[in-house]
Amino acid sequence: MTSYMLGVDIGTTSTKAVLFTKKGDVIQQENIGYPLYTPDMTTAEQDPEEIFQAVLKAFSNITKQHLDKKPSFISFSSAMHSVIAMDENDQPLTACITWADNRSEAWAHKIKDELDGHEVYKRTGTPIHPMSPLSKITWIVNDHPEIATNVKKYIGIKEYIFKKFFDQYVVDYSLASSMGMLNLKNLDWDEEALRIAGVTRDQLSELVPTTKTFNNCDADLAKQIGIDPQTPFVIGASDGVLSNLGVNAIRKGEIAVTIGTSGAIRTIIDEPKTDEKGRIFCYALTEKHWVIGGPVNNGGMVLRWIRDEFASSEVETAKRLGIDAYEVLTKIAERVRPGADGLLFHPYLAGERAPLWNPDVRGSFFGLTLSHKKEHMIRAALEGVIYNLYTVFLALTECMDGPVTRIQATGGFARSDVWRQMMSDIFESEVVVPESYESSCLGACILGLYATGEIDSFEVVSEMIGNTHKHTPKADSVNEYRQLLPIFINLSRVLENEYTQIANYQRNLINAAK
Ligand SMILES: Nc1ncnc2c1ncn2[C@@H]1O[C@H](COP(=O)(O)OP(=O)(O)OP(=O)(O)O)[C@@H](O)[C@H]1O
Ligand SMILES: O=C(O)[C@H](O)[C@@H](O)[C@H](O)[C@H](O)CO
Repeated sequence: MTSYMLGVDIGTTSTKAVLFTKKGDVIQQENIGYPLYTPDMTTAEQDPEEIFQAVLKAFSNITKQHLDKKPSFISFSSAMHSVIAMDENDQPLTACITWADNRSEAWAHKIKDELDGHEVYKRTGTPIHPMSPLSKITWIVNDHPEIATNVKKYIGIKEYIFKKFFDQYVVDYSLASSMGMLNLKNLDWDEEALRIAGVTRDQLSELVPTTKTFNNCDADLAKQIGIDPQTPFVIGASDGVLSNLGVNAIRKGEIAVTIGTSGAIRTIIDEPKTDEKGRIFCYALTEKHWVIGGPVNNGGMVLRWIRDEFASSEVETAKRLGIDAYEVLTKIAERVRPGADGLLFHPYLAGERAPLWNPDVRGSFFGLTLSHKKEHMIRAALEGVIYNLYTVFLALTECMDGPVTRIQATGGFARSDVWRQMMSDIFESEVVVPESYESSCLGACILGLYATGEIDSFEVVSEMIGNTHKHTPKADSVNEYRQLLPIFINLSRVLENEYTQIANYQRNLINAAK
């Protein structure tokens, strides 16, 4: 048996692959990006073929450099909630409709208000929202019969990749549990949810445990990516739940906060659980491990937006210095005191899931004066992302049985010292961040070790995550944030009607342009 393992995470902006030793040391990592197509405010799609090619490239970039380090298994993580409609000839009829796509909003409302959506949520664990495949499939079936009548299967992006490698449509319990149609108690499709969506069970993939292993992959693909076709592929789970595993937030009371493009706060429990107020998701990691939490749309994408729309001179500076533009931007933010001298930013550039669950909320600066400069705006934006996550944290703790014992953070934001410190100051808690950012790939590999019988509990993760950064709250900053947070929270309550009005105005503009 070899002592290497390969973890793959099919993310929203890129596919990451990491070759690890069985002790968790990173041998090589690859990151292959692809576009997210957002032609208008409500559409967010990807080309499944572009993603498939990125997966192949990530594999082969690693294998060709490490011919002597054959992985003993490959294990998969992937973004949740994607939908691709496939035809009789197994060709896509739609793009890959991602979690960020809001076109099924009207159907999500209808399911919630008229079709007993809250009961469906309580059985399936996925909040009723346009992100959910339940809403998306309902929308396709009802509003796009020209597509729906030709659909053989509705699948997600990991199912698309597995179909290529193994010529089977299979979905793991974890990704299935984020589709809004899986009954969490019996791990089978929920008949009522299928009825609402207007699909039959044979239009969905075969359900399998997250530990299910496949051998004998397509020989041509194996050759192309430089692996033995007998290499076991562990189907794995979703990016969110694996991130908790990979960041070592696996025990009662331990919370993982992820800020990548989007963000989430989650904790692992041992039985499915939902929330009377419908704010918290519950997804499967294995049949014995469940993850509850809240997802936010507006994570690192806020800083990316600042970089792309307002920071051309900083981008130039970064190029000259040979560093990442995000580093320049976060350094600039450090020139300003915590609290950005009273400037607040509502980060709702992409509507919001938790805590507001309202696709109509919009971003804004509040408190602007002539004395505020660009650096204040950058700092306020970074703080706004964390304030928002903190409010989700408050909702999650209400649903937990005991106290929070530890906060582990992960995702691209964790590259920034100042952003990590903000989290500790706003959450008023110690925040621990592993040096390795690809926690979903590590999580996939740990699940792979469990699936192949090499370990019988997840505890090994604590020895694998390597060095960590620790941040403790600074009293001065805490004092500022305590004063500003209530204003941040109240603002979104006060603006509720105006959010709807401005969103309607924007929608009318799009409709008029069609
Ligand atoms: N050096 C840095 N300093 C601060 N923030 C950074 C830095 N590098 C990246 N980021 C932030 O991390 C984000 C990307 O994070 P990550 O690579 O985890 O996203 P992702 O994996 O593509 O997201 P998803 O899992 O949702 O697909 C960027 O949008 C940016 O906001
Ligand atoms: O736990 C999580 O991370 C969230 O629930 C997900 O909705 C992600 O935001 C989405 O999968 C994008 O990767």
